[in-house]
Amino acid sequence: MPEHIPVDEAVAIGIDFGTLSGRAVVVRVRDGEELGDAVHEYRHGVVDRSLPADGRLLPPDWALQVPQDWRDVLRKAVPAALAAAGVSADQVIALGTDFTACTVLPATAAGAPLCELPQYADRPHAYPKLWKHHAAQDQADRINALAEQRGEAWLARYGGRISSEWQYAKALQLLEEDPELYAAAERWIEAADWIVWELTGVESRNQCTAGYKGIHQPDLLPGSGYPGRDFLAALNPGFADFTEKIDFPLSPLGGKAGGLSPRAAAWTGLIEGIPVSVGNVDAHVTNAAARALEPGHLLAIMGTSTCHIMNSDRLADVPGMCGAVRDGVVPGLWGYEAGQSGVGDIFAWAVRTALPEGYAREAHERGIGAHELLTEKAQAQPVGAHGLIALDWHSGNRSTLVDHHLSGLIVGLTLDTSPEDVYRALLEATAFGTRVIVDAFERSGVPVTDFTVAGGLPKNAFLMQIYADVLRRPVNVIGSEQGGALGSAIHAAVAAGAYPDIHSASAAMGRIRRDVYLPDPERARDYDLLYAEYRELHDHFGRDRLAGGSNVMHRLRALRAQARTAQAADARTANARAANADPSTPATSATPATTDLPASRADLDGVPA
Ligand SMILES: Nc1ncnc2c1ncn2[C@@H]1O[C@H](COP(=O)(O)OP(=O)(O)O)[C@@H](O)[C@H]1O
Ligand SMILES: O=C(CO)[C@H](O)[C@H](O)COP(=O)(O)O
Repeated sequence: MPEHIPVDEAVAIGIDFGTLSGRAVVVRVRDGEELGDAVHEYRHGVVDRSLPADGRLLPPDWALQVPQDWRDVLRKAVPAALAAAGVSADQVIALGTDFTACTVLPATAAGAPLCELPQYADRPHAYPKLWKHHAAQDQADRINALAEQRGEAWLARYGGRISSEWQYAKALQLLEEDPELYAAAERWIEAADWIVWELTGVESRNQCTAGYKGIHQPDLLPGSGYPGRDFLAALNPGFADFTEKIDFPLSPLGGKAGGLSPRAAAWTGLIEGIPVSVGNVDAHVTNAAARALEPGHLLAIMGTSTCHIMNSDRLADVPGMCGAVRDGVVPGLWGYEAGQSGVGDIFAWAVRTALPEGYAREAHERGIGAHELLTEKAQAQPVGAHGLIALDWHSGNRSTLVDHHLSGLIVGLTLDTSPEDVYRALLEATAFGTRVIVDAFERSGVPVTDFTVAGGLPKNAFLMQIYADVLRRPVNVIGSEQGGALGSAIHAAVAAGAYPDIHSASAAMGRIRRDVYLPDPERARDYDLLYAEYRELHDHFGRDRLAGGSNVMHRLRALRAQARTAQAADARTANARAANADPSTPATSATPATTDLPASRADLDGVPA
């Protein structure tokens, strides 16, 4: 830590790059006090309908982002946070970042995103693929099938299935749908590492994304630590050298990646050369902020999605986990990750699609949000009174089924069912989904001793009480509304040498409120009954396809892909006809992309209903 800054005045900045916005927080290094913050909403948000460059439609399940939106966070949110905190740039001892993951992009060896090269701006595959890009499920299925067939030891570290959200599935999709761009991509890099490259001018790779999203398991995979050339070639001969695009020395979490470059100093208003910590993931970095680093302390970071992150001194193969990675959260422990791809997203879907006009008016008149109104109405009823069970798979299932071709379900609808009934059933479904994950840990010999929540959803007290009742456990709450950014500031403080390690920095700067919600025995008993019903539906639609269950969700998705592909082809033909008839007619923005995906026949054929 620089000696010229009095210890009480030293601050670190943490920047949390989320799904829709980036948030910078100025944090006092001595005690973690948050002095000021600012948010910058991404101009393009999630690009999931049409490409910004030319308006071409994207196929279903795509989710892209625009790197300039991330740079704008540095340019706008950092100076605004400094101003809000009332501190000057020379008090800032270090900067740390965290990012959604696996959010990954093709880049040149100099770090230029391919989508920023004019010749590739109209190619969907040139853009960063956001974590919730779910269009590489076919590739993920093939990776899993091959790994299983070859008895690859690393597969069990990922719960027996890697997700279509991860680096390999997304890269294989790039190769197979746009081979020219794949060849042009000298780097396949997580946004978590790319932003650090932008900040420092130094290329680095962090151990967290490499392990969880990049299948880096050095004790199982000799050499680079990544799956070997023969495995990659068996997936697709053109994929044999994929490792060259990702293999780079890994840096430990809490380490210094480099000093702030002159260019980034000009963007942010900070002083050139201050330490920038190694990249990290929004979920994993939050454990430090919540003082949830000790073995068995599970942190659920609940927002658009939920990530469950827990350290353990034990290594076990937990079915359906996202990954177990040595040093993946803090050096010296095994870090486990599990998750639910849709949580807040599902509640948002309910508000978007099932809020009657009268409810919207009431919320408006009372000056409250739709979530608050639906929550208030939903909490008036006893457990089970809505007669519903929902499955929380609107965005697929990341753990424990690891299948993004699954979809949501609500059973028990009647003509009496109200919007708040549906909303409550969805809240409960996400709690049941978390219970499946906690049960999987415990059954595999990885005890869960503490359960803490962070993220944007703990503000919903009723939701938190449902979690306490369904899990039959006390729920602790992080003492910060910006856990990711606080966690990043904690890592920055370590990188600057203000603390010897992440544990001591977390103890001094992190915050937790213990036992905020306690389970109610009666409600917990009633929820056990609903959970049993949830498990039955879960296994029927998600697990037991080959043992009497139903594959209907896969078949519906395949039919949807076929229908949309046909619709896109019709639109192309109509557009071409119009252009031939009148050569001055411009191509409309409804002209579909060249990336229309073929429907997967495998999803339609040969699987019992
Ligand atoms: N009171 C509420 N109750 C339940 N869900 C909410 C409430 N307010 C917002 N949400 C949901 O929370 C999500 C945003 O969570 P947040 O943690 O702020 O964002 P992110 O995960 O992108 O960082 C949205 O999907 C929104 O639908
Ligand atoms: O999988 C992740 C981390 O491993 C994603 O970053 C996460 O699910 C997205 O986070 P959020 O819901 O907060 O936007």
